[in-house]
Amino acid sequence: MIEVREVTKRYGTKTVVDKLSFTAKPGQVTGFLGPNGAGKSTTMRMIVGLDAPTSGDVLVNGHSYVQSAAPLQEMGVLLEAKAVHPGRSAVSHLLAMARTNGIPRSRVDEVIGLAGLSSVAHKRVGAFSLGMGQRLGIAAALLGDPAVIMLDEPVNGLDPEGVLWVRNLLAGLAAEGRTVMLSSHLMSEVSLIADHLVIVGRGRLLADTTVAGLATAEGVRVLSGDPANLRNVLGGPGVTITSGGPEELFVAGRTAREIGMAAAHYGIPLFELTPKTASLEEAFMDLTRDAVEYEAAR
Ligand SMILES: Nc1ncnc2c1ncn2[C@@H]1O[C@H](COP(=O)(O)OP(=O)(O)OP(=O)(O)O)[C@@H](O)[C@H]1O
Repeated sequence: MIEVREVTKRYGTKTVVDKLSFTAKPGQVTGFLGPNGAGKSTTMRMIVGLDAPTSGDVLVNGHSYVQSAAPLQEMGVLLEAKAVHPGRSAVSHLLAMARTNGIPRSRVDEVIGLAGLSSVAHKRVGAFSLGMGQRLGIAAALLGDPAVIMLDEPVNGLDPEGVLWVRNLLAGLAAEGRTVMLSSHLMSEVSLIADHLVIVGRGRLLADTTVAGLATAEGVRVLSGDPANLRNVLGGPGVTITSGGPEELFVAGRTAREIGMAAAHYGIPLFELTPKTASLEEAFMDLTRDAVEYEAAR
């Protein structure tokens, strides 16, 4: 479990993270989402203990991560632009990490297999593509078989097959009861991977929701042979009906099923019944628009 409680981070007079609170729970994949500069990396650095909050608390499994006796076994971390010696092979890099953390050699071979790096395990890391580097970073995060995994932009640079691989891997880890958190600035990527969404802009919490919750239904487009009658039948508290054309109604506050049942009951002909939802991308853009404008104006 990762708990961020009322965390604020200031650099000089600039507030980069602003009273941010959220929890990444075991058994689910939490997507940490926000436009560039929203404060995601800063928050993750505070979770790891590389930066100290100006105020507030960050807890990993109920305590501060820097006090962890076995850090790799407690939380696996991939931070952006992680430095790996370019002359080393993937195996020697992971072996060095394993040796200094009391992790057996057999686990190195295991994570290399898990990350799909077996064929390049002895190649110089300096010759790795961005995607292979990301796979190595994820392998390193899994080395200690941790109950908590936190990855900053893990699908950055991966091709669609790589994105699918990350998705299946993280879903599997969450299904085992682990806490999985990943950041991204792309809704399209995160919505494929995460169940739980924490959305930030300008360091503030904008939404703590689920993918389904964000894709809220906006209404139902109805084409009918008798729109006036249908309007009377469907009206009621919490229902808004607007007319789009001679046969067209747009109904908010009733499901397509309710509209279909009511129309059948009163013998009103329907030609079309189309639920309209805002796309996740649109919902994300709406939520973060102010934050992005602020970034662009600086
Ligand atoms: N050490 C620092 N000193 C001053 N400002 C900093 C420092 N580190 C980060 N910032 C500023 O904090 C803001 C948030 O940066 P951060 O890297 O956390 O955002 P992010 O959401 O991870 O963005 P990205 O998706 O671009 O990585 C940015 O405006 C950045 O310039």
